[in-house]
Amino acid sequence: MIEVEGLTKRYGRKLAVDHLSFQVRPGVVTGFLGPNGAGKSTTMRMMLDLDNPTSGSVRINGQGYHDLPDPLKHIGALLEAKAMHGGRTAYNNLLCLAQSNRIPRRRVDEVLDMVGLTAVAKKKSKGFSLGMGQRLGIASALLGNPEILMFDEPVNGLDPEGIHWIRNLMKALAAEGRTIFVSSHLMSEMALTADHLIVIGQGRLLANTSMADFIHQNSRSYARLRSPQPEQLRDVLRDAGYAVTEAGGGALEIDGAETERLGELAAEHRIVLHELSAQRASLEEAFMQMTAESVEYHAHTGGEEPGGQLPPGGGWGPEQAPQQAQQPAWGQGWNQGGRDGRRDKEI
Ligand SMILES: Nc1ncnc2c1ncn2[C@@H]1O[C@H](COP(=O)(O)OP(=O)(O)OP(=O)(O)O)[C@@H](O)[C@H]1O
Repeated sequence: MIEVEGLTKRYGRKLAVDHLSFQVRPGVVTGFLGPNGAGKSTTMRMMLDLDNPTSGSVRINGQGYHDLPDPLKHIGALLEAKAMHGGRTAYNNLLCLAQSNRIPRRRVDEVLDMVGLTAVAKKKSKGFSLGMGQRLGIASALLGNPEILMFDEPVNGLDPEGIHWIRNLMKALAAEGRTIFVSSHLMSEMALTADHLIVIGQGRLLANTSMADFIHQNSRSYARLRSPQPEQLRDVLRDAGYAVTEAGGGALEIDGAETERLGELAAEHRIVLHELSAQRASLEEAFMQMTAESVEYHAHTGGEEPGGQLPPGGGWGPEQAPQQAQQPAWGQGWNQGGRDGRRDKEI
C-alpha cells in the first residue's frame, strides 16, 4: 500500500503538485493519469524519495522510503528507460543493484529471463533499443521481488508483443496481491490494464475512482440506431418523446435511452433496424472530458480541440479561448457531459 498525504511540491513559482492525498491499494492495477505537466512524474519521484516534498508525506507499507531496509525489496520502480550505466552489460547493471540491496545473484538470471533479455545479458546496455532498455528497467524494478511496483510510461518504445507482455505482467503481479501503480498516456492501453484510476490535473486530484465509474461519470451513454427507413424511424421516435440526433452515415442517436424500448417501438411500427446498440464513450473520451479545463499545453496547429470542436483560427491556448467564459470553472462540471462535438445536429 502507498499512502500519499497532503503531498505538495513547489519549483520556484510553479506549484507542480498541490496537496495530493490518495492511497494505492494492493491487489489491483491503479492507473495514474493526467495531461502533460500535471505532476505525475514529480509525484512518483517523491514517492521514491528522489525529490523532497515541499510539504506532505508518502508512506510505503507504513514507512517513509528512507526508513525502508533494502528498499528494492519493498518497492520497485521503472521511472526512466535507460537510467542504467550504459558501459555495463545488462547482467552487470542488475548485479550491482542486487549486491547493493542484498539480493541473491540468482535473482538476476531470473528477472532477465522474465523480461526476455537472457540472450543479450552480456551485451552493454548502451547498445540497447528503447524497448530493450525498457525491459531492462522493468527487470531492475522486479529484482527485489517487491510488494509494490511503480511504472512510469512502461509501454514506451515497446512493440505490440512487448505491450501485451507488460499488460499481462502487471495484471499477474496485481493478482498476486501486489500494489501496482502505473502512469501512461496511452488511454486504450490503460483501459485494458487498470482497475482503478487516480487522475490529476495541474497538480491537483481530479478523481480517485474505479475505471468503470470514471468512464460512467465522465461520458455520455446513448443508443445508436440505423434503419433503411430513417425518416419513418425518426418520426416514430420523436412522437414517442425522444430527442433524436442525426449522426454520420445515416445513424440516429438518442441520449440515455434504453435499447429494449427503442427496439419494441421499431417493431410496433414494423420498421426494419440494421443496428440498435448501446454506446458508451471510451476512457480516452472520458479523460479528455474531465481534464479539458486543466490541459496546460495546447497544440496550435489547427487540429480539433479536446471537445471535438474546431475553433475558428485553428486552435488556441486556454487563455485565449472565447468559449472559456461559458465553460465551468477548472475541475468543475466534468461529469455533466455536453462538450461533445461528435454529433452533427439535433433534429
Ligand atoms: N526540476 C524541475 N524544475 C522546475 N520545474 C519542474 C521540474 N520538474 C517538473 N517541473 C514542472 O512541474 C510540472 C509537473 O511536471 P511533471 O514532469 O511532474 O508532469 P507530468 O505529469 O509527469 O508530465 P508528462 O506527462 O508530460 O510527463 C511541470 O510544469 C514541469 O515543468
